[in-house]
Amino acid sequence: MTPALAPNASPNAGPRPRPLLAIDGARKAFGGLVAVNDVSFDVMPCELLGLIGPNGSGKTTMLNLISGALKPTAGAITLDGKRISGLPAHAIARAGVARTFQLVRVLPSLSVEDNVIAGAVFGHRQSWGGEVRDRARHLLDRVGLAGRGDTPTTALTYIDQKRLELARALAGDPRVLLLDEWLAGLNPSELKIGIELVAALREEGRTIVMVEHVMDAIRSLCDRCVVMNTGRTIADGSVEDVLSDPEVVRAYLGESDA
Ligand SMILES: Nc1ncnc2c1ncn2[C@@H]1O[C@H](COP(=O)(O)OP(=O)(O)OP(=O)(O)O)[C@@H](O)[C@H]1O
Repeated sequence: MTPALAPNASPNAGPRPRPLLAIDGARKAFGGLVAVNDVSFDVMPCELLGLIGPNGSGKTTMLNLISGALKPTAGAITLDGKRISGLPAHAIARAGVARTFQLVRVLPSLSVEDNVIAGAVFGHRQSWGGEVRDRARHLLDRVGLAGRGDTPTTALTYIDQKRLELARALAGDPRVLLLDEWLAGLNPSELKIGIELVAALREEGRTIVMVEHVMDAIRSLCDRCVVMNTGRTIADGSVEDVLSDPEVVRAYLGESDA
């Protein structure tokens, strides 16, 4: 398919690739509270986008709108040009959006390996039998849970449950990966490993939207940042530009981070 030309593209600049994920005027109201208020941004293929902002600014709600856990009150969300907003969450997962949760959600009655297999069965690229078992073991190895496949999930520490959630999200080979504070709660050595793991996902060309408060991770990992405050986007640009934007400093970072 021919990518659309950006409106301001010069004739010699060549076609700009089409966003893989496009958020267009997304809005979510909970009664009188507008948690996401006319938010628009694009995520390009292979981009790692940081979605940051103060507590309660609407970041998790935005991820819920993308993944289909919530339906937008208004606006449209498209994946590779096809509208996904309004579809049920399982259909959006099949289309290629996978996520981790801020408060980890593993399937407690299944083993570690079967949790990952569930991700493959319900994900974008389905696999079965020996292939899916091999893939699950490879992913468990990758996230630091090698040899733990038979462990009941109830025996995992919180951090290991987070690792498991990432392996499960990757199992279906998603087109877009949503990470909701995946690095929160890690100690300094775990954080270093976690940042390296996300960097490796980026290197292999994954498209990632990362909600994160760990600013070292945002600085070292992200291509671009969108900043939300009270449901609205207040900045969208390179990490360097966004983090030195006076409005972002005022609303989120505080004077000491400026
Ligand atoms: N299901 C819900 N029902 C009612 N209000 C909600 C619901 N989910 C979120 N909210 C409200 O919407 C606003 C945005 O919440 P959200 O969790 O999206 O913020 P956030 O930026 O992810 O915050 P944090 O960084 O603390 O996780 C908050 O005021 C929150 O209380």
